[in-house]
Amino acid sequence: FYVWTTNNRYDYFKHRGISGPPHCFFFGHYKMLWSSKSLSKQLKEWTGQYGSIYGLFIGTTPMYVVSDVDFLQEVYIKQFSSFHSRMIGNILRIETDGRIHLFRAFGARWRRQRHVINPTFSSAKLKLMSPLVNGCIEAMLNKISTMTTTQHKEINMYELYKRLTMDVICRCAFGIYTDMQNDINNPYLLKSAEVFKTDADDMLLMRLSNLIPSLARPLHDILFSTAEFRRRLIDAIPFLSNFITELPHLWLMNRVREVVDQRAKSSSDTKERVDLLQLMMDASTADPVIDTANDHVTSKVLKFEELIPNIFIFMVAGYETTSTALAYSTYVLATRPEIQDKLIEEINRHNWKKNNAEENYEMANILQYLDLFLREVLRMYPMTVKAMTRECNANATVCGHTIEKGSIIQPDIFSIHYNPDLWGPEDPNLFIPERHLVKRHPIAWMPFGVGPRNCVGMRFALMELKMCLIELLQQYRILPSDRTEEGFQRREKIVIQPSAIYVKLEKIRFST
Ligand code: HEM
Repeated sequence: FYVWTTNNRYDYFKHRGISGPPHCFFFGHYKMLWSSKSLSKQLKEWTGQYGSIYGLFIGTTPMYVVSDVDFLQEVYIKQFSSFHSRMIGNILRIETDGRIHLFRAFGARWRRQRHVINPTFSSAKLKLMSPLVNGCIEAMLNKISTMTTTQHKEINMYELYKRLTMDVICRCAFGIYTDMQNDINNPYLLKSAEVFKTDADDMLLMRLSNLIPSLARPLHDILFSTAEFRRRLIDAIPFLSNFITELPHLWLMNRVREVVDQRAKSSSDTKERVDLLQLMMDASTADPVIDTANDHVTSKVLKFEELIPNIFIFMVAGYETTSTALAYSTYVLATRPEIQDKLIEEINRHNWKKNNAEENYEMANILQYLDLFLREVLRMYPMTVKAMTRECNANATVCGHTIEKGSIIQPDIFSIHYNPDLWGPEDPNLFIPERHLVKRHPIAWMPFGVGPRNCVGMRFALMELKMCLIELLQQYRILPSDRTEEGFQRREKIVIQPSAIYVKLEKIRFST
C-alpha cells in the first residue's frame, strides 16, 4: 500500500503534463539537490533541459521550478494570499514557545509581525540610524589606512566587509558597540559565522524530517532537549564551557535576551535610542495577542517573546548577504576601471559633509549611477536561491496550472536574471548598469525576492551598501591584484559567495 500510494504521488506532474528529471523512490529529487555542489547551477541546467516550468519532488512533496515570470507574478503578487509562506524544514515548523520570527512565520502571525516591523525600516528611521552605520564605515576605513601603509599591499576586502556588516548589525539591531575590525576574535562574529555552517548532524535530522514528516516532532524534541541540556549544564557548571559549547544560535539569542532585559530595567535612557531593537521593543507587549484572519481585529504589536528571535534573524539575514553584495561590487569595480571612473565621477560631483551622516544618507539616495550599478551587481550575482521559495497554502490555479495545497514554488533566479528576452537587447552576460534605465517585467529582478513578503531589510541593506561605497571611493581607488580571479571562485551554501576578494587600494591624492 505504501509503495502504491508513494508511486501515485510521483504521478503528480505527469497528470499535469509537466516534465522534469527522473526521480528516485522515497527521496524524489531531494538527495540530488542536497548533494549538488551548486543548487542554482543545477536548477538552471534543468531549466535548459525541461523548460520554464518543470517538476521536482522533495521526498514526495511536489516542487515547481519556475522561470516563467508571468507565473511567478501570479504567485508572488496577484495570488499572494494563496502563497504567503515559504518552504521551511518540518522540524522548524514545530512550535515550542511562540518564539517565531518573521522569516518562519506564516498566515495572520506573519502579517501582524510584518505590519509592525515594516515601519522600523522606513526612510525616516533609516536616516536616524545612518550615523551608527557611518561610525562602522569609518572604523573600517581606519583599519584600511593602517593596512595600506605599504604601497599596493594586497587586501582581502571580503573579510573587512564581514566585520563591517557585523559591526553594523550589532550597533543597529543589538544596540551594542563592537569593534570587529580590530577584535577579530569577537564572539559575535565567530558565532554568526557558525550559524551559517549548519552542523552536519542537525542537517541530517532536518533532511530526515523533510522526508518523513511524522518524524519531525520526535526529532525536534531530541534537538531541543540536547541543546537545552547543554545550556543547563554550562549554566550549572560554567567551567564546562571550556569543553562543551552552547549552540551558536542559542548563544546569540541569549545575548540578545541579556540586552533586552538590561534595557527593560533601565528604561530612562531608552528615549534617545534609535536602533532596531528599541523600535521593536517600543512596539512589543507582554499581554496576550490574538491572531485572526480579520485584519481589523489583529493587534498591531509584537509579542514580547517574538522580539529576541526577530533580532536574531536580522543578524543572520543581514550579515552575510550585505557583506557578500559589497564583495561582488568590489570585484566589479576592480576589474572594470571604466565603471569605477564613472562612479567616482558621480560621487565627486556632490559635496559630502564630514560629520553629517544624515545629510549624506539623503544625498546617497539621489546618486543615479550608483543605484544602477548596485542593481546590476545584484542582477549578475544574486546570492540566495532557497530563501525565496513559496508554499501553496490553498489550492490555486496559476496560468492554467492547478496547484495543490502543500506544493512548493522555487524560482530559478539565474535563468530569470540572465534571460535575454527580459534583459536584452544587450547581452545579459555583460555588466551594463544602464540596462536598468529601461522598465522591465516586475519579476525580472528579484535579488531581494518580490511582493509583500520580499526582504524586509532591503532598504537598510541598500543604505549600507551605498554609504560604504561612497566613503571608500572618496578615499581609494580599487585595483585588481594577481589573486583577484583566484579568490573569486564562488561556492554555494545558504549564500552564494566568493572565497575572497583580493584587491589593492590606492590612496587618492587630492590636488590643492
Ligand atoms: C544585500 C543584502 C540582502 C539580500 C540580497 C537579501 C535577500 C533576501 C531574500 C531573497 C529574501 C527572501 C524574500 C522572499 O521570499 O521574497 C529575504 C528575506 C528577508 N530578509 Fe533579506 N536580504 C538582504 C539583507 C537583509 C538585511 C540587512 C536584513 C535585516 C536587517 C534582512 C532581513 C530579512 C528578513 C527578516 C527576511 C524575511 C522577510 C519575511 O519573510 O517577511 N535582509 N532577504
